[in-house]
Amino acid sequence: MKIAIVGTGYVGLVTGVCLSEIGHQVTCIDVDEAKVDKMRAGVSPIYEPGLDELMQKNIEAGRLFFTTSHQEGFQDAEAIYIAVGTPPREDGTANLSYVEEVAKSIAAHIDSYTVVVTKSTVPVGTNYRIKEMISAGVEGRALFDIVSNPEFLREGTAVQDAFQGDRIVIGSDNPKAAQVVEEINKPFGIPVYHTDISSAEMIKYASNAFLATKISFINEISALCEKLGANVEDVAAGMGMDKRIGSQFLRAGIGYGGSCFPKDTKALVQIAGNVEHEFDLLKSVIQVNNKQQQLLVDKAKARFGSLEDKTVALLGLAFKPQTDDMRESASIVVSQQLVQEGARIQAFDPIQPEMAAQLLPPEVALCQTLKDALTNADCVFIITDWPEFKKMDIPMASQLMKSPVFFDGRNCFSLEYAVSQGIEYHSIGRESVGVKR
Ligand SMILES: NC(=O)c1ccc[n+]([C@@H]2O[C@H](COP(=O)([O-])OP(=O)(O)OC[C@H]3O[C@@H](n4cnc5c(N)ncnc54)[C@H](O)[C@@H]3O)[C@@H](O)[C@H]2O)c1
Ligand SMILES: O=c1ccn([C@@H]2O[C@H](COP(=O)(O)OP(=O)(O)O[C@H]3O[C@H](CO)[C@@H](O)[C@H](O)[C@H]3O)[C@@H](O)[C@H]2O)c(=O)[nH]1
Repeated sequence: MKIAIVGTGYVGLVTGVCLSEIGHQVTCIDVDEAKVDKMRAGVSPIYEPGLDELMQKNIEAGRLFFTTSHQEGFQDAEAIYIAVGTPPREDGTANLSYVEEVAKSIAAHIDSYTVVVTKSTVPVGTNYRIKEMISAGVEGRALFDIVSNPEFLREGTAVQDAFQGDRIVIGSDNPKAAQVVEEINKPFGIPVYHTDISSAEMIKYASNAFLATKISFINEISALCEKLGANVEDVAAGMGMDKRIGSQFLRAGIGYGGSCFPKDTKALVQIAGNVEHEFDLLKSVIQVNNKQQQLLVDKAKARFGSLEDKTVALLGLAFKPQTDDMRESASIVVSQQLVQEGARIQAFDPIQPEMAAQLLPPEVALCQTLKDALTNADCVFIITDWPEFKKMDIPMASQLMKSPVFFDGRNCFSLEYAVSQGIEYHSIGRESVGVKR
């Protein structure tokens, strides 16, 4: 089938590349010329394992194209996917201006029956707004239908998720359009769940809010574990064995970040507020997460008294491993706090995200290697559980540092291992070990 994808961020590009891999003729459209030039040359503008290879393969096979022109991309497309950003506004509501711009452009350019598929995460009711906007602009030139097809991929495993996701949700008020989207996705062999448009829109927010709730819940339990002498890793393992609870998303840590959970939880609170419902549970989930991001600095202050002139090796800038995305990463909040406390920061991330210099305070020294970050540090802060950090040469690190004091926001090491390496180790939801005072 001939498909156009508007927006080539984490969702649009991965969707476009994977749809071309299963045999569709795909044109990806983005307003960013530099991005489009890169992609035409077979280079992904984002770091996502496995994506470059699939891109190059499908460009060579003549199934994958890139353009900045909506008109060119929409030419003969049977389905147009909307995959542009819906970033948070100051008040937490989703900014729908990019989606609306695309709706107007679709209305201006289509001239035959088209299925418009919304992949972007949009508040309940938005697909009907898109429908109205296209109807108003198309002036009867062409028929079209709207389908809500929310995306559930995770950054870092996005390609794998596209081929092995748990479900494909198709929300539609027209069985014919729903059938087109099911047909497009058939080669993935993933279970399809059909529902109405509003429920599909809500499934996306409810899923992210529920996963965020699991994380804040285990983080609250971790605080109790620290106070009561229990070990949160053991608690989560024991809880997770109950199939009704499930073992995933029970990793205590420095809190959730990224482009989705913080944004979508805040948006759902607003969506609820619009219909006069106080979503108290979700508000607490957000509050717990904000508190969680303060934790490492609080622990370091309690340990050192003051962080004035202390050098901190800040390990991990991305919000999770295997991505270059720093949106809402704990590294941003933590470095702002450390700067405020008068600490010096030597930061390192294996991917060295392009956005780092823009998002972090100017005082942060961005290091090229792990060794540079560790040299002469008074302590380490682990923000992201990159494999490189989990298998770090601790004796080497201890030699480079002024003192081997670790504050681990991701519980990268077992307590036994930390003791065996002779480091002072403060983690989340577990007793501190190796403290020599
Ligand atoms: N990032 C994720 O892991 C993820 C997962 C599931 C759902 N989502 C949702 O998918 C949507 C996209 O997220 P993302 O992270 O891929 O966004 P992104 O910010 O990485 O990418 C958006 C892209 O759209 C382009 N764009 C903006 N306006 C355009 C226009 N008029 N025409 C063409 N291109 C345009 C931008 O240049 C940018 O490249 C959001 O609603 C998000 O909530 C994201
Ligand atoms: O047990 C856990 C699991 C995750 N996290 C943190 O939660 C955040 C989000 O992680 P993850 O869900 O793996 O990454 P995302 O790429 O943000 O994916 C989420 O957000 C996407 C955008 O909506 C959805 O499509 C996905 O289904 C949903 O998992 C990260 O900061 C993780 O470190 C924890 O702290 N503990």
